[in-house]
Amino acid sequence: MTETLRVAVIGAGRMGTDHIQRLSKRIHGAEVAAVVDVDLARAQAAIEGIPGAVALADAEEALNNGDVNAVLIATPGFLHEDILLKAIAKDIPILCEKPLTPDAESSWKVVEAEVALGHKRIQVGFMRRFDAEYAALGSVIRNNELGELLMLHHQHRNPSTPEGFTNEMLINDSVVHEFDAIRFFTGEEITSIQVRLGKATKNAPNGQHDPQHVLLETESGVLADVEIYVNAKYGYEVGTQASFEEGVVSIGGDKGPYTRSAGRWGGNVTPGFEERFGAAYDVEIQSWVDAALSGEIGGPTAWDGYATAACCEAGVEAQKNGEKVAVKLAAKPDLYK
Ligand SMILES: NC(=O)c1ccc[n+]([C@@H]2O[C@H](COP(=O)([O-])OP(=O)(O)OC[C@H]3O[C@@H](n4cnc5c(N)ncnc54)[C@H](O)[C@@H]3O)[C@@H](O)[C@H]2O)c1
Ligand SMILES: O[C@H]1[C@H](O)[C@@H](O)[C@H](O)[C@@H](O)[C@H]1O
Repeated sequence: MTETLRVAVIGAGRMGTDHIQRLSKRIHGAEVAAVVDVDLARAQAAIEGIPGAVALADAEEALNNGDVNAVLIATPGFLHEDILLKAIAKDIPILCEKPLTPDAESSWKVVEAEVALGHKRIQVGFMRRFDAEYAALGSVIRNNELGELLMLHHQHRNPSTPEGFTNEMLINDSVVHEFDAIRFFTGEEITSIQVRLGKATKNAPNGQHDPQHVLLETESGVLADVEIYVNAKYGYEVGTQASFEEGVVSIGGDKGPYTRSAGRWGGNVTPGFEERFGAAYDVEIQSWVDAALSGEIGGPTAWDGYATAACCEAGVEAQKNGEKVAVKLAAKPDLYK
């Protein structure tokens, strides 16, 4: 059995760099063996101070490196499919940042490749499942503590968007988290999606309509809505309010400390996802490493990646026509049942 995961991190941008720090400083049982970025200078900067790590410009070279026995993919979503298929062929543990891929067809190819391999190798980076508050709400739902879950209200607000963030990416890159969260909370597939475009902020870059209101239904008729607002300026906020037969549960509000001083009271707004979900990323990556070291894979699967990609596809269509669009899913392979 492998004693240490020697991880190749593909993509040394905002998220890849954060995961490299986590793998080399806080995660037990794993080391960074290689960092790959088309911008080699970025890869070189990212391995500084990490003994034994090499910087490369080509993902395939890292996968063929005998010192590498696992891969963490943190390139932009449209590049995931190619690296995933090559990593599956190597039969090594894979942590793929969300989205698995941006559309259902390419995600299905990844599912098919894993099914052909005969065992699971991919964990998708839906880190919210590892957040303490998400876990707590999930257990209220699963244990039926407040009766049946009836509705979910989500807010997903980012301070601003990086260059090149398209209108479709409000769905593919951001609401994809809520697609997974709603499936995680309800244990059901999402059946339909509608997107309403109302009054828009002047702060959105050209081509983006921001905010958007996404309305969803699940198999048993749970209704959910998402306010996606990615140029909200004031800070980062991800919240959910769940309505049950016997009560309401809210998660994701502002965290302390609450200070009163010099004639003022208040606290600080969370600036970004690193601060809001830092602990969840640590738990996510540690559980990937722990499972991989015992020859297993846990957490969100390639099926979850595919199902959320199918939601994204329906969501992007709904963005264009304003209609309620049905989510089309292939039959679930036995590997994921
Ligand atoms: N889970 C989360 O909360 C979260 C947060 C942010 C980003 N993400 C995801 O992480 C991924 C990366 O996002 P990011 O914000 O770090 O992007 P980024 O643009 O900051 O970084 C991407 C990096 O990949 C590199 N790259 C591009 N093509 C490459 C190739 N062919 N081979 C190797 N490297 C290549 C780029 O040079 C860049 O350094 C995306 O899938 C994104 O959706 C997830
Ligand atoms: O890639 C990021 C990341 O996934 C964040 O968690 C999310 O809040 C952003 O909207 C998205 O653009």
